[in-house]
Amino acid sequence: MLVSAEKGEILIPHSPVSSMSVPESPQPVSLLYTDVNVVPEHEMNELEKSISSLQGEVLELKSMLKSLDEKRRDVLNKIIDTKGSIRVFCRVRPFLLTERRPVLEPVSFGPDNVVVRSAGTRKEFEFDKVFHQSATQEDVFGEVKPILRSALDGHNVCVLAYGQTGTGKTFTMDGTNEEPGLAPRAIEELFNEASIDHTHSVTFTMSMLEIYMGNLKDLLSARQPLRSNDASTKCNLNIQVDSKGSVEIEGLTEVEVPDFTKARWWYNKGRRVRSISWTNVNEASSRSHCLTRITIFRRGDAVGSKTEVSKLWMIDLGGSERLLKTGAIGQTLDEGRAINLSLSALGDVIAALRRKKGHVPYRNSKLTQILKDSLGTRSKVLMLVHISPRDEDVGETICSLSFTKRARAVESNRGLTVELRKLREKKISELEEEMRETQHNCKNIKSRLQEAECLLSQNKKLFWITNDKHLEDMEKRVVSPLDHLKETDATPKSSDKLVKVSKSSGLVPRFMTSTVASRQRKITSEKEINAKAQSIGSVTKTFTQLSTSESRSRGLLRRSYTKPLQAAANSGTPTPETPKRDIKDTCFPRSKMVTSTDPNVRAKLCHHRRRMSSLT
Ligand SMILES: Nc1ncnc2c1ncn2[C@@H]1O[C@H](COP(=O)(O)OP(=O)(O)OP(=O)(O)O)[C@@H](O)[C@H]1O
Repeated sequence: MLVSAEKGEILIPHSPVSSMSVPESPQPVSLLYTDVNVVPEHEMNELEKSISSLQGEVLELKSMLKSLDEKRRDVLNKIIDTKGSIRVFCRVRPFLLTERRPVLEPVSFGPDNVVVRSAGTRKEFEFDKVFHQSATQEDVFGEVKPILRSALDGHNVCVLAYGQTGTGKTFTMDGTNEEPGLAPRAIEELFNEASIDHTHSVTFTMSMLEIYMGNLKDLLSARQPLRSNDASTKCNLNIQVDSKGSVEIEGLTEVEVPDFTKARWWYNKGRRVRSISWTNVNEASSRSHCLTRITIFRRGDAVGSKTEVSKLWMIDLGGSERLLKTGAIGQTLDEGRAINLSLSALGDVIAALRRKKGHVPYRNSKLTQILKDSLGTRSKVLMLVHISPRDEDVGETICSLSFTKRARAVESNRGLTVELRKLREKKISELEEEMRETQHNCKNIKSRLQEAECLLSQNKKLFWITNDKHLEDMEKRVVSPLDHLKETDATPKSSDKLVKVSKSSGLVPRFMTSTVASRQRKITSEKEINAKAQSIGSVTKTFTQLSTSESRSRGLLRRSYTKPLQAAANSGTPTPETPKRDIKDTCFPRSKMVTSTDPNVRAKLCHHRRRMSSLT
């Protein structure tokens, strides 16, 4: 867009400014070039006009994107509701190396059903989806992804791993380093989605807790007790419900997570604390429910937009053993009872919600009290029931499958006639088609928006370079840009802060927390600042030379501006001479004022600039 002639002159492109019709895919722009030192007044006016027309275009595209995003939200919500806002998947664990594989396997399965044969009986269970033994972590995550989009759209979402001990609940939720599970993948996906959201600013916080024998334990607390069953750690968290029905856990640590790396770090910390507490309490398996909560704060970019808050719960439930079978006594028996009581309370709540019964018995356990606002009508629930393929576990397998059958009873296909089932499937496929179309349109508008924003910023920079008035403004405004550098460096890493959400604790207001987009802007601006800091020295030199001779300074000024501009224009990328800098970095009167501490030099520069302007 900007090219310098061989002589080293600043040139202005006469770019054809598009009206409201931005082409669907980026088009090469044909350009004419002009020496800015002789830019006629009418061309400057055209540049101004083009800037204001592009500003209008950007606004219009943003508003189109907003309405398309609302449509996408609406369609996704309809799809999820038609499929069922409580969905139940089943995952069958593969045989472990140490396990004997029976000749006649008791469990067989199709894409959406499981058949269990035991003592001459045959029982069939239907699911929204069955993951076979060969299913990968990626396969499971693929089915969970749409519900995460729902969480970003403002719905509370709950993903629960249920099943007998040793069937793979922790494997599905946490996974391993080589095969990460649902939780780390979901967190990463949230950050990815947030970074490409052009109409909203999104921030996340994280909390983790454990429910052991009816007591809540904060897994991210800075002070962890040596022994998990210390009296001080028991029930120190209170469950509160506000007037809008939103549940909060008073005293629970909530950490701000600015990026995926930090979120993963906190998640691993919580998991470590949980495993230490298991070892202290029970050598064998998880005797507690582990809950991870990601709170999503989403605010529209328009002035006066409200912040929407939603929660994503990812829960690894305690093993659902039959106590008589395990022959448990003492503490193990108590732990088993506590787990079974809360699981049965969870089953009652889900069943009541599915039957759309007036009274939902949330108060019967700590687990259901905590999840009260995330298991309700506006929420989306995904339960993953895990089963073992072994002969010895058939009884437990039937118990687990029967538990989830209650949850599926109402919305499952089985209760529908063939005709209704076909209608439902037709509606889902129509909605999915509408969704694809909306997503395609969103993508097109996003690329048009990017293109218009890029052109706008280039035109603004050009106007800025060629308009002497702006240089005068800068002179008044800039005191010490180094202050800006210091400020950026001194900003504490928000991720290192611990934020307590308990009503009694000191709160950092939400509007003060950085968003994913603002953090990305910050990283870009830090890079720019570094590049600018490097260029300060050379610019000072240039301007000291400028003060010595007017004719010589004109050449210097042209060269200092036009070289990188020319390269950027030719390649569309930063030049080798100006690594990490884009076109806007070449316009740095701020920096040049920094180093001219000598008032004489400053006076000369101002004087020189006035004389320059009188030449144009
Ligand atoms: N899909 C799978 N693929 C490979 N290995 C698996 C799978 N599911 C579970 N496993 C393995 O089975 C073992 C038990 O799994 P895991 O600890 O996740 O069970 P769990 O249900 O969480 O048990 P607990 O209730 O005791 O915590 C682990 O060694 C795990 O690696």
